[in-house]
Amino acid sequence: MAAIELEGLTKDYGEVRANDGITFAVERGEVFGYLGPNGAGKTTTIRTVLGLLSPTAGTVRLLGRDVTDEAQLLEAKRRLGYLPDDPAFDETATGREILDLHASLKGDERSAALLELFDPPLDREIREYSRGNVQKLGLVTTFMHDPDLVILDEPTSGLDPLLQQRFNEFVRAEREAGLTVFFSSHILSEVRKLCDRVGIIRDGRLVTVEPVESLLNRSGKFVRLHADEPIPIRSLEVDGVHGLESNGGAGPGDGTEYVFTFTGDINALLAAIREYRLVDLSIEEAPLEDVFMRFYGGNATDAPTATEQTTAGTDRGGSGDV
Ligand SMILES: Nc1ncnc2c1ncn2[C@@H]1O[C@H](COP(=O)(O)OP(=O)(O)OP(=O)(O)O)[C@@H](O)[C@H]1O
Repeated sequence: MAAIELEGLTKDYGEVRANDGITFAVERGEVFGYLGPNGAGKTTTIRTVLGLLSPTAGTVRLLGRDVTDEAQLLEAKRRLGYLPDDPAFDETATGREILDLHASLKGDERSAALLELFDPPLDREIREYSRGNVQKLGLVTTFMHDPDLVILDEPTSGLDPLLQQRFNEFVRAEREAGLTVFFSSHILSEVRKLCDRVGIIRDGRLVTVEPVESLLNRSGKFVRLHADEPIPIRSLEVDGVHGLESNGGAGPGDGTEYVFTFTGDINALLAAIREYRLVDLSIEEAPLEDVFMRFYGGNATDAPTATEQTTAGTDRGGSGDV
C-alpha cells in the first residue's frame, strides 16, 4: 500500500481549475518532492490529500484510507505529521503551550530531541515569533508524535541556511529510519539534495514523475572548454551538444571559450576536439534548472541543434528557484 495515492485528482475553485486529473503515488519509505512554481497547484493537492478540501473529481487515499470518509481520514491523521506553508498557531499562546496542546492531541514521543535541533523560544508568545521561529515550532509539532508520514508545504521557507542544512540532515536521517516524506518546494537545490523522486506540476497538471537521478541523467553534462585558438563550430557539431555558445572572440564563432550541455558519448566529444590545443576543460553535472527550462521554458523534446544555438543567448538560470 502506497503512503499517498492520487487517482485523477481534479480540484476547481469556481472557474479556476487548480488541479487537473493528477495521478501519482508516494511509496512508503521514500522522500517525494512536489515541485512547481508559485500558483502551479501544489498547496491545492496537499490540502486535498489532508481532507481540508474535497476533490471536484478523482480519488485520494492517505495511508490507505479514503480522505473523503471522515472516520478513515481521522484514522490516517493519527500517523501523519503536517507542516502547512504558513503555520497558524494561536497568537496569544506561548510556544510551550502549543507543544503541550499538540502533545495532548497527538502524543509526544520526541519533542526533547527535536528541540535540540530546532529551538524556538518556548516561553515567548507566538505573536512575538519571527517567521523562522514559527517554522521551527512547526517542525517540532510536525514530528513530535513520531508519525509514519509527513507532508511538508515549502518546509524551509523562513529558515536560515544553517537551519536549512540541519533540516536536510534531519530528513535524510528520518528517511533512513523508514519515514515517508512528501514535500512541496519551488527550490530546486533543496529537492535535489533530499528527494528520491520528484513530481513536477505546471498549471495544475502533472508534467512528470521520475527519480531525481533520471532527471539528472537526461539533463546531461554541462561542458565548458577553453582552447588557445578558435575551434570551428562544425567540429563541435557532435551528437548530444545542445545550447552551444562561444565567448571571447570578436564575433560569433571565433571565440576560444565554449559552453554547452552535452547528452551524448563523452568519448565522441573528446575525439572531435582532439586536434585542438585546450587550455582548460570542465565537465559537470548539468544544473537541474536546465531540466526545468525544458518543462517551463519551451518544448522539452525540441532541443535546438548546436548550430542553431551558436549565437543564441543562454536560458541557464542561476538562482536555484523555478
Ligand atoms: N481559495 C481559492 N480560490 C480561488 N482560487 C484559488 C484558491 N486557492 C488557490 N487558488 C488558485 O489555484 C491555483 C493553484 O494555487 P495553489 O495555492 O495550489 O498553488 P501553489 O503551487 O501551492 O502555489 P504557491 O507555491 O504560491 O503556494 C492558483 O491559480 C491560485 O490562484
